[in-house]
Amino acid sequence: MPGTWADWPDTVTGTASQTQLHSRPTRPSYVPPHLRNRTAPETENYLVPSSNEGSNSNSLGGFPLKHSGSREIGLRGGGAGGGDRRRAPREPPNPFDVSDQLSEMGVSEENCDDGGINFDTYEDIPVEVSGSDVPPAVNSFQEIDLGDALNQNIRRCKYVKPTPVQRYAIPISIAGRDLMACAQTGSGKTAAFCFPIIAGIMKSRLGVQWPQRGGRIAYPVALILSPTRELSCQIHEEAKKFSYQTGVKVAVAYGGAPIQRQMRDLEKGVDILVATPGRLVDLAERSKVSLQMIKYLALDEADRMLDMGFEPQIRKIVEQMDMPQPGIRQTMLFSATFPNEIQRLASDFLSNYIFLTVGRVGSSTDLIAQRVEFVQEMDKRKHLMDLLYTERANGTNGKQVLTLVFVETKRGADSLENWLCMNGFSATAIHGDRTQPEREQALRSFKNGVTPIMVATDVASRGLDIPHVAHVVNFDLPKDIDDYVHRIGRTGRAGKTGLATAFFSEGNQPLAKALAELMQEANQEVPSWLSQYAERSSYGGGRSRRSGGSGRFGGYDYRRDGFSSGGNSYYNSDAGGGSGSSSFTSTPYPSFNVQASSYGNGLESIVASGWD
Ligand SMILES: Nc1ncnc2c1ncn2[C@@H]1O[C@H](COP(=O)(O)OP(=O)(O)OP(=O)(O)O)[C@@H](O)[C@H]1O
Repeated sequence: MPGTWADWPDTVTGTASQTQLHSRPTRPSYVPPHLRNRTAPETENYLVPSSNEGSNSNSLGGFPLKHSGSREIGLRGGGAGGGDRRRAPREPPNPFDVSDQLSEMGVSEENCDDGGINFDTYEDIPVEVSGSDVPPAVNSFQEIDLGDALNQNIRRCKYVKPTPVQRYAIPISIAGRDLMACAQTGSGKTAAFCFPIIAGIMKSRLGVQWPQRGGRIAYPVALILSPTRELSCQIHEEAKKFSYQTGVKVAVAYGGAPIQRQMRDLEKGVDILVATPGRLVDLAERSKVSLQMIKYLALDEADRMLDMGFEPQIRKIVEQMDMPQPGIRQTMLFSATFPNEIQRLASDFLSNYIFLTVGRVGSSTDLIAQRVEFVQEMDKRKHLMDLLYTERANGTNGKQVLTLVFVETKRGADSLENWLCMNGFSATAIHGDRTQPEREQALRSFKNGVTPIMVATDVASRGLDIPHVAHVVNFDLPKDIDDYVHRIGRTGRAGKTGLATAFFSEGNQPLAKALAELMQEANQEVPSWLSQYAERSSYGGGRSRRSGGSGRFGGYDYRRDGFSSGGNSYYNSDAGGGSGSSSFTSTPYPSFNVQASSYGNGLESIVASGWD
């Protein structure tokens, strides 16, 4: 794989850059549009509170912060939590306890505040649901029977109303249906799969049955798989918050961290296991975990999980271990992107599923302003520096806004981080060659603003919910347009605005068409030079991957293309999906374009991609 200019040794450009440090660039500095004419209060929205801000606060939105001392409702026999028989079970820490804990979890008053999510941006969101007997959507959490304890936690999180994906996905999942859900980045998919799982466990009182046959084996009833360690940790923290005082126990297992500790956690009993695939296989092979009680399976970033890299492991976990079959367990797949061939693969794991697309189109929301600039490889560092200087100059008190810089290679990430630091910028880096403690430290210092610039490979492109990321820079563009979607989705989350800047160079020609189309669909200004590249580009750079070459974008139920025959017995039968319907034949697929009337474009208009 050819290196990029992120890979260049620091010394190559070091001299020039150090000069720049003292004499500012002579050409007019680029001012990102979202920073132009900003007033101070608006700019502040992009700044991270200083690390100790809020740490003295002793309440969160009126909720008592000290642990109430109330006992957890045990799901299993043998006392609260049903855990370790050797010692009295300890109360789980209150995840709503102290502010620094909250900030560790990426929860701040701001992002818990209903003011933190602008529901107006969701008003005209187009929604499409296909499948048989689709349960109706809800408008409020109160309309769904989620149980008192979970409702209380939802209130503690200050989720006043469900996001669009939650409005549709939660009733579908509560009804026991399998689901493939495609919704834009930062739109609340985590809660959309966590709430039904927690509510379902609470209702059925399906607890861990351990130890069995003399072994200390954990028998989770729900398994949530995600592609990266950091994302698994994040989902674990979210799930813990949501299940506080519900009696539902959540554990996490991921690589790079001591396995012994994770095994001890599992031995204490677990209802919901959040895991990365590799570590889960390891634990299962050590007979520390059995999947035979799994009732709920959720794949977050499902298209990534079924992509070439992960598919064998996922098949092993889902098909070759002791997990119940589709139709017996309930399976939920979530992502912002679902290419057709991945949908085909995914349908192996599903039974009588509903396909849901929640996306925004047109000019109703421009949460992420996308900019593409033509930058020669050799000029990228200088260009980045110009952007960063400008941000700093425009930030309140000269503060740097949180900026996430994506590069192609791990070496490139290290090299660019060093170069930035040498040039006076507080930067850190995260990539797969760093140790887990290093990765966690990088993420922490980025989140709390100590190093407001983080250079990252795609390890940080999916799922991470880092409040206040104002700017995503694609220093190196990815090869696949879906990766671009996820990367820029690290900003502009939960109704907030953000900026994404891409450095396009000659080598990115194959991506030009997909990028131009995507920007156009999102009502972004497409530079004329990019349109020209796009015209010349014969390969769609991922667009064809998404759409089967038909020009459709984003979430589209591939079953309507008649792919349902052959190789997938599910489509010829009801496969025990529980609804009694046998609608999955070669007949046109039932579909409900629920809310897209204002767009009038039907399928062509559906965007579920994190910006518009
Ligand atoms: N109903 C709600 N009200 C207010 N905030 C919400 C609600 N649901 C989720 N959020 C917040 O929105 C943010 C984004 O949610 P989440 O991380 O689940 O997005 P996502 O759709 O999974 O994104 P990605 O595609 O990047 O993984 C989180 O900070 C979460 O706390």
